[in-house]
Amino acid sequence: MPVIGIYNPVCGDQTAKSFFEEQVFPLCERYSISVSSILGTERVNHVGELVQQALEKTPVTEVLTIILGSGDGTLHEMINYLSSTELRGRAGIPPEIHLVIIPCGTANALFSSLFPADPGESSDTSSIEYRLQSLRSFIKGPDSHLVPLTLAITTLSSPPNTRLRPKAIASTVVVSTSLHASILHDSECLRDEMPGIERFKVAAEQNSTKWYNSSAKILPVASLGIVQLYDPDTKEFISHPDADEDDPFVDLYGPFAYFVSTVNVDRLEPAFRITPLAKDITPSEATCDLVVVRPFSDPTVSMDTPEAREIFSTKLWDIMKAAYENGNHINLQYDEEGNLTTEGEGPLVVEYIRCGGWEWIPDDMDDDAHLICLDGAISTIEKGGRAVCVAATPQAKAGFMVHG
Ligand SMILES: Nc1ncnc2c1ncn2[C@@H]1O[C@H](COP(=O)(O)OP(=O)(O)OP(=O)(O)O)[C@@H](O)[C@H]1O
Repeated sequence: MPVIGIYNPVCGDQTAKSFFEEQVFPLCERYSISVSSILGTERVNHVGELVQQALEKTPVTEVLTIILGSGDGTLHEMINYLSSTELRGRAGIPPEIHLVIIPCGTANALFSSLFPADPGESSDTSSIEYRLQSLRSFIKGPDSHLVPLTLAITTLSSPPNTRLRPKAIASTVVVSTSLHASILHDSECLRDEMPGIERFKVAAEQNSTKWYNSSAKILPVASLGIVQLYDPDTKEFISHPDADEDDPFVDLYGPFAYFVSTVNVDRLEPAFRITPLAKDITPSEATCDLVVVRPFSDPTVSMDTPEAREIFSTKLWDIMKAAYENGNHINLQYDEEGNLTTEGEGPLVVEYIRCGGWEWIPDDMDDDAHLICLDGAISTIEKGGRAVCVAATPQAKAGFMVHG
């Protein structure tokens, strides 16, 4: 079974190369794992070219294992490059790729979800042993502890009259709009100044009073035929009260403050547990876990005014803080005065939805609502266009499996 190593030398704090030289390859040598090539990415999209070359040399019956030193963005690029590339010599047979992840990026959402640091202890996510866990799992059993990756396929459509072909993009971590997309959009400009996750906090402050005008249609979980909503009272998913068997779709109307959908992960940073139920109530099939905050759910908000946005921004900040407290934001409710509480029977602060996918139709007049984040990369939905995101079940003996 061929094994190759690829690292992105510029991701995160730019130490992937030295970490591979000093830790990853010596460990491989110690366990007699033969790594046929070790390559650094030289430019955007290069990772896809490198994997393509390796796959074209791999017999169709064999699995290619890649030791990947990067953040989530490099994996995203690899998957999308391969899905739009025809591989020579495989007669259309899709490859099976096993990934050993060495977290070298900024947020490392996929790795930190697979290997959550214990919140009770002061575990150091930068320690050598923490970062070698996926490799250790591979060394222990090359065919065990393999986690198949669900893909979220997002189709960006232009307005119907343009007759342009829609663009499909696969994600393995997050697809978002609203505040999260604005944060990722603005934080990219801060990358040189702030290589760590602090740049996300600065960008969040810059965008904290924005609301996003759009509507969304939520698609049912395929096997159940319903959309699910988390009920903090019973701590279980229930059938969404706004849908039934005759009309299983749920319409959500804006304005929105927050709209984040994940697959494979329960966190977007080691401590930011935005979709905790992905781990606590594990889905049995490919689904999206969607976290939505809409200001008009707050009983004290009835109009979109600068004052209302200012007051609500403080609450949104508290909601985000609760996500850092082991994902406790999903238990928040409003009391009659619009305060956040975990008691009583007030309206939900966070709508935590499990679904087969969703459609986002931004209001033409709201430029910010047109931003969409796909595993950290930002795209813009065209005016008059929309985005549709659907969770896809991985095929057996094809696709991507991670050593978790
Ligand atoms: N040699 C290179 N020079 C410039 N950019 C590169 C090079 N190699 C890869 N890249 C780009 O680096 C970008 C950042 O990589 P990645 O997303 O993996 O790290 P990150 O953003 O630091 O981490 P995370 O996604 O976990 O927050 C990718 O979009 C990739 O295209």
